[in-house]
Order: sequence, then structure tokens, then C-alpha cells
Amino acid sequence: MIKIGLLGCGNVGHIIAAHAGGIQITAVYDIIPERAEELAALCGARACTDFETFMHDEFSIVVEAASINAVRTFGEAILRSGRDIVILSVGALAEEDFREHLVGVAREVGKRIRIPSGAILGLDNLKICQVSPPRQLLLRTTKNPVSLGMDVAARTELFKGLAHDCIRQFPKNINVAVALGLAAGRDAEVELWVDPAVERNIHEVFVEGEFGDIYIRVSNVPSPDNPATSYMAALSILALLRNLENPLVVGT
Ligand SMILES: NC(=O)C1=CN([C@@H]2O[C@H](COP(=O)(O)OP(=O)(O)OC[C@H]3O[C@@H](n4cnc5c(N)ncnc54)[C@H](OP(=O)(O)O)[C@@H]3O)[C@@H](O)[C@H]2O)C=CC1
Ligand SMILES: O=C([O-])CC(=O)C(=O)O
Repeated sequence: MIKIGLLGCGNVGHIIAAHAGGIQITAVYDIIPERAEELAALCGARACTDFETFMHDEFSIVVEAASINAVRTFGEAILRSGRDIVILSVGALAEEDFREHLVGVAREVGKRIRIPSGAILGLDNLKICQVSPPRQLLLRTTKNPVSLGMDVAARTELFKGLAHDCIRQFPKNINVAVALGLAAGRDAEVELWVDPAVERNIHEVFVEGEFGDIYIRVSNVPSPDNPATSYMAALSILALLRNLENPLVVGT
């Protein structure tokens, strides 16, 4: 059975714990000790109120569902401890220097950084763009203003530009754009909209290249405890973990 340590005991942490069949969560850590204690009690893990104690527990993978800052702070130490890391706050890898450093550490110690598909689809075959660079790679994200803690009366464009700039301004709402860029091998263009008429987190991906045209539209149910985060993102981590040891690998 795969043993994981869970870094981040918020919304995604709770969904993972609730559906962790076949996966043993041995330790959990959150910057807010009460959250770690509450989640630990739910899933039979050890509650850790500091990172060092967490790292002393027995697990082979850390699942990060905390924040970009958590990846920046703990990513290297996790890899150097001999564990793989699954990073949901993938926006941390938007900054090239940090990304190259972390990937260099992973290479040096022979460990892996895994990026789940999260709240988007298509990361598998978007890797063709690393072979055949696309003419266009655009993500249009539309969320209810509540997801961004805003109150607006009409559909409004909050951002238009490149993913690495967008994630700086909206670190909890556009990790998907960074994941798309990492899959495709180039920074994605992003439009971020809020619309009081939509109930879901809608991600539309437009790609054009010598291979043809791609349009993907994902209409995600927001998670119960954090509307900025789609429920699918937590399911995606569970699917990744369940398939880790499967000898049959599906998707590019
Ligand atoms: N790649 C993707 O497609 C997606 C990525 N995400 C990202 O996944 C992450 C988790 O999402 P979600 O569970 O909804 O978020 P939540 O805010 O519900 O939970 C995150 C938890 O981690 C804690 N935390 C934050 N920073 C640290 C740290 N440095 N050390 C320890 N604990 C920390 C938070 O505390 P506090 O509240 O005090 O910050 C909170 O308790 C977010 O970064 C989100 O943006 C989400 C959806 C899709
Ligand atoms: O990518 C993110 O940060 C969150 C997101 O858009 C989603 O969960 O739909």
C-alpha cells in the first residue's frame, strides 16, 4: 500500500482523506495545527504541528495541497529526504529559476516531482507541443466572483496576459495555466474572467498548430469548502496515486 504524507489539511486534504481507499495517509501537516489535528483524527494519521516532525514519519511520497509558498519553502527538503512530491500548487513552478533548481535537485537525488492534471484535462497529449510548437496556446478561465472573494455585477475580465504573470496576481485561482504551460513546454496565454452568472469553474483551452485545432472545455463543480478549487483537482490527485504502481500506463 502506498504511504503518503499530506502537506495541507484544507479542502483538498479533506477530500483526499475521505476517498483514500488503497492509500495510507501516515502523517499530515498544516500551518494551522487544529486543521492537522482534525484531519488526522478523521483518517488515522499522525497530526504534525511542525514540518520537521512531519518529515520524520514513514511515507514515500508527499502530497502537497497547501500553497505556492509551501512548495517554495519545503519542496527541496522533501526531495532531499528521499521522497517524491506531488505538487498541486503548481504555480510555484512558474518562476523559471525556482523550477530549474527544484528539477535539478530531483535529478540529483533520483526523485520525481509529479504534477497532477488538477482542475484541467488534456495535459497528457498537450505534450505533443514539446515536439511540434503550437501557434496558439490559450486558457480562458471563468469563475463566479465568490471564488476570488469579489463582488461584481457583470462579466468582467480580470487579467489578460501570460500565465507566469497571472499566477503572481491570482495564486489560488490559476494554477491550471501553469500546468498547461509545463505540459506544452511554453508559457500559456491566459484570460481570467469573473461572471456572476456562472456557478462552475470553467476552463477553456484553445490550441492551434500544424497538428490541427484543439478546444477543451471543462465545467468544474467547485469544492464544498473552497469554491476557487474545483472538486476535480482532489480527484485528480487520488487518480494519480492509485495509478502510480499500475504497470499499464494510459496517456502520453
Ligand atoms: N493545479 C490545480 O489544478 C489546482 C491547484 N490548486 C491549489 O491547491 C492548493 C490546495 O487547495 P485547497 O485545499 O482548496 O486550499 P485550502 O486553502 O482549502 O487548504 C490549504 C491548506 O494548507 C495550508 N497551508 C498553506 N500554506 C501552508 C504552508 N506553507 N505550510 C503548511 N500549510 C499551509 C492552508 O492554511 P491557510 O488557510 O492558513 O493558508 C490550508 O489549511 C492551493 O494552493 C490551490 O491553489 C487547487 C485547485 C486546482
Ligand atoms: O488552478 C487553480 O488554481 C484552481 C482552479 O482554477 C480550479 O480548481 O478550477
